Formats: sequence, C-alpha cells, structure tokens
Amino acid sequence: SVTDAFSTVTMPVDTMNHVPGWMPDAFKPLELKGRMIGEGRPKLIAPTTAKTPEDFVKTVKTLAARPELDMIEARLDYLGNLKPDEFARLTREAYEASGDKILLVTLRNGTDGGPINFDDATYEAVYSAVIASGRADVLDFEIFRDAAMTSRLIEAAHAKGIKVILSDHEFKFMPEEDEIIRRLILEDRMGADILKIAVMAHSPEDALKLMSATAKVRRLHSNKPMLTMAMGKWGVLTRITGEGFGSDLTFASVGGKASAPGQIPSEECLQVLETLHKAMNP
Ligand SMILES: O=C1C[C@@](O)(C(=O)O)C[C@@H](O)[C@@H]1O
Repeated sequence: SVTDAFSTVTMPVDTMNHVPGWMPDAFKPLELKGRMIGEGRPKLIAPTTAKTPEDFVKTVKTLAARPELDMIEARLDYLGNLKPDEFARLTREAYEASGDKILLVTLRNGTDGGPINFDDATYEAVYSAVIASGRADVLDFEIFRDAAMTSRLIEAAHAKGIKVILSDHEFKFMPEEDEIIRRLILEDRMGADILKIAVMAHSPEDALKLMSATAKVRRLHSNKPMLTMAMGKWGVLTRITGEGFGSDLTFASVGGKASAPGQIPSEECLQVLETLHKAMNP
C-alpha cells in the first residue's frame, strides 16, 4: 500500500489490487420513504421550475403522479425572493402534494444555476425557516458558502431528522479529476448524507473525468450515496451510468421542463436505467 493525500485527508490505496477497494462492502445505502438510495438502479428526481406559488404546488402534484419518479426537487429559487415564512409554508404544501415521493427542497443561487442571487443572510433565513416550520425529507446546501453557516444548517436539519445533500456546481468548466474527488471528500467530511457535484462537460474527456472521480470516491473514499453529473451535451452519458460508476440518483425532465442542460426526459431515462440494471445484474 501507498498513501494518497487530498488536502489533510490521507487514505490507504491498495495498489496491488488485493481487494476491490478501500473497505470493500463499506458502502451504506440510504433509505428514504421506503426507497433505497444506492441499491439497484439510480433513483430518478424531477425538479420544479414553476415561477408562481400556485403553479409550484400544481407542478409538485403533477410530478407526484408520475410512477417513474422517486424524488421531487422543489426549486424555491424559481419563485423569486419571497419571505422565509412564505417559502416555509410552500414547502408544507409541497410536502402534502408530494405523496409517497421523497421531497428535496433546494434554494439554488444565481452563481450555481438559479435565476437570482441570495446573500448568505437570506440563504440562512430561508433554510432556517424551512427547517423550523416547513417540511422536507432532504435539503440541498451549497458547500462553497460560509462554512460556519453551512455547519449550522447541517446541524439544524439533522436535529429535525432531515437528510442533507451538500452540493457543488461549476456551470462553466470541468475541474480536474483530483479536484472533483477532493470536493466530494470534503462534502463527506462536513457531514453530508449524500455527496453531490454538477459540472459542465465540453468534451468526452470531461465526462470521463467526472465518471472516473465518482468511481474512485465510491471504491476508495466514501461509503455514502452520491449524486454526480456532468451537464451539457457531453455530460448526457453521465446521467445514465450511475449504477456502474457510483452515482445513485439522477435528475430528469418532465414535460420538457429541464432545470439544467442535458437532462433526459424521465420516462426514457427510466427505460435506459432499467436496461442497464438488467444487463449488470443478469
Ligand atoms: O444541482 C442540481 C443538478 C442540476 O443542475 C442538473 O444538472 O441536473 C439540476 C438542478 O435542479 C439540481 O439542483
């Protein structure tokens, strides 16, 4: 064995291939509303892109009726800069409307694919209100914001039994493979229940970097479920290869409404995922 260092984290790597990876069988699937994330085929998420509260709740109801979906992402940012309590109320309505689907609540910043920017104070106030008086199964926090704020939000969410996705976005470029690995490890160390990264691919090699990093984190560095994808034309393949490489969830579009470039229509995406699952598990 040699050691492999990522910032302050040092892990053994079995260069002789005596074992299939670091801590074989250490991976732990996550159960949410009776659905096993990290077991079987990757689970499907569809985002809301509604811009008004009425449309938002209606969209959640429509998505809840789609059998191919496992999770609904309530994208609060598309609703604009509402009051924190108003956002919290809407998550309660969305939770009721989401039926047996897992409800993920996200306030995405303009720099990370959302329509507008939310400063740290607003960001913390909105998520705190959702945690205190709203409803969600999972919350998505951006890892590269104020670290103390992120730690407070993770602690508050966990105290209420809400799971946390820590996410990172690069809409312009593909980080190097080691950097993707470093960021996913950082999310693990900060206390995420699901590690996530969405990065832009400009070439087939870019997509390979994301898939290779994902596979290495799964086999060598983390026992937590992941949600990794490359965006754009060259990233499409990364949205369906999760069972092979270690991404346990994938975003798909419904009714042509995508929240990022490269999302595959949900029913077609499910077919591909099931075909790959069968071939991998004959
Ligand atoms: O962060 C992500 C990933 C995403 O950007 C995608 O590429 O599918 C879609 C967003 O809705 C979600 O919040």
